[in-house]
Amino acid sequence: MIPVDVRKCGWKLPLHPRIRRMLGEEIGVVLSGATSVTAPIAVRKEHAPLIREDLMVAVHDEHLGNDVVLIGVLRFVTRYEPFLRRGIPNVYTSYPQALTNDLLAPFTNAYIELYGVARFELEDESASVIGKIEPPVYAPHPGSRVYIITGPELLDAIVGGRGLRVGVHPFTGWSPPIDPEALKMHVGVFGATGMGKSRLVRRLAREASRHYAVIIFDHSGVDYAPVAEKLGYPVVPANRVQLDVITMTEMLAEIMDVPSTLQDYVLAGVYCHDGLVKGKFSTPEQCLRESYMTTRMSAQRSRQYTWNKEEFISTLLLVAKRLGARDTTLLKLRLYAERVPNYIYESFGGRDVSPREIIQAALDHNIVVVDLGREEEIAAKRAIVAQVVDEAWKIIHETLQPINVAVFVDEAQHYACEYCRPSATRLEKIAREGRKWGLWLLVASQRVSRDIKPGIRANLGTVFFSRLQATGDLQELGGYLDLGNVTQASLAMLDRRQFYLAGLANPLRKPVLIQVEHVPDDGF
Ligand SMILES: Nc1ncnc2c1ncn2[C@@H]1O[C@H](COP(=O)(O)OP(=O)(O)OP(=O)(O)O)[C@@H](O)[C@H]1O
Repeated sequence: MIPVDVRKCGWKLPLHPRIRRMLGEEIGVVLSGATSVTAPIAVRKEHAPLIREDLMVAVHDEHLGNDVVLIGVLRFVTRYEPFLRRGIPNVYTSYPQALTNDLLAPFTNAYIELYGVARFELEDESASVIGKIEPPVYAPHPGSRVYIITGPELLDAIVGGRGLRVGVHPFTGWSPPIDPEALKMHVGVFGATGMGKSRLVRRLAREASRHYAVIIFDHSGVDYAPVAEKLGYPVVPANRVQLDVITMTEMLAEIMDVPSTLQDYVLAGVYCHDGLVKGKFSTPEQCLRESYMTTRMSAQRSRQYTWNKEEFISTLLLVAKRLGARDTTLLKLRLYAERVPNYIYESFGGRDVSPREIIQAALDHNIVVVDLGREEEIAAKRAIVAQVVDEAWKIIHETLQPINVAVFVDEAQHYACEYCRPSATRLEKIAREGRKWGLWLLVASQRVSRDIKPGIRANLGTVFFSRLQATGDLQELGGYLDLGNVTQASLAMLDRRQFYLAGLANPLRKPVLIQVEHVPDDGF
């Protein structure tokens, strides 16, 4: 132990050997101009070729003692040469053959983005090293030594070992433990096509399912449903999920392109026809008589009704006539209703899975996939997402208990965009209010601003991002996350499967580059 007064006297001690052993080579020194968030460094010549962005480093400032290092990440690696300077003519552009290595004096500078102060307990020589990380509050003195971190030991010692794992920092092998509690503050996964979002989402589903019931909405039915089926998780074909009357009406009204003045007739037609099909009413007349009162659930069926074009049109016209529609209005309604292909009407039948059953399946089996690829119409896909979310809220209101359910939406541009009604408003409600009820959201998409409505994206506590499709998106993310000086140039260097992990679930809080673990074609 170092007596405090010795430190105060200005004695400086070399780094404690137990910490030194956890570090790699000394690669350089801190230059003038460091602050508590960034420190310029000069890199030793022999290490310069290997220096690159996202390496993790430790800075030992002797003024802080021998049991403290500052942890950071290299950024803005820059090569210099005193003679070959931009804007100054030199003879070697015309005679490059004269340029030999003896004539050059290259050197490398970089910035360390400081992530925190690591403090260690070293008194008990027999115990393993443990430490803790605190916010970066010290600006390192010029001349402080910089060491590269090459293994996971030091980082494991300061952030502890518990948490979910999805990948490792490629240069240290450290797997940042993801705090499952922080996932409740919602998660975004963003990256250009082919970077590995879906695989990452699968791995996150597997990890999250240890703590939450996960409902995955599979937009195309290709990325999750076949794998889930193979592994024995329940997969619900979306064309078997019950739709409510409002959803069916909105779908039909949209495909018919019917004027708003006629939409009430369509609503009444759908309401009554659905009641006839389900046996709530025996005739359209009975439906109209009883629709404003409590319906008798098991009225005798006089005949078997089904969902098909002709039967629906006859109900629609009967109901509209009883409601006082004129002959020309009836003609219009028939023509609009005929615009809708028969398979749409047919798709309203045979739906036997309720949204509550989907949630129950997730609670029983940890993961359930809703195969939205089995639903033709985007309006129906969105409605199904909305209905399942509504049902989750209903359960919360009934029990007043946290539900611990995660809603995963890949291809979120179809469900979470500004105009994606009704799903986007329901997903936004989760993003705003779900946290305290253990109802949380994961959205994955290629773009941020265009694909995800502001009320959702601004509430994402944790974001995995890779190379981004739209240039403005990095700036957008920087509006609500500490991006630790990750730039477009940093993103351009990323390979498939490489993502930055930023936000609350990251124990360092600032972006850490991770290489996502291998996720097999047929696994989560
Ligand atoms: N973690 C991983 N493990 C194994 N293979 C991976 C991993 N990540 C990506 N791949 C490979 O990259 C391919 C593309 O990955 P994925 O489908 O996850 O990308 P994506 O970002 O979701 O693309 P898109 O936006 O087009 O759906 C996969 O088919 C797989 O071959």
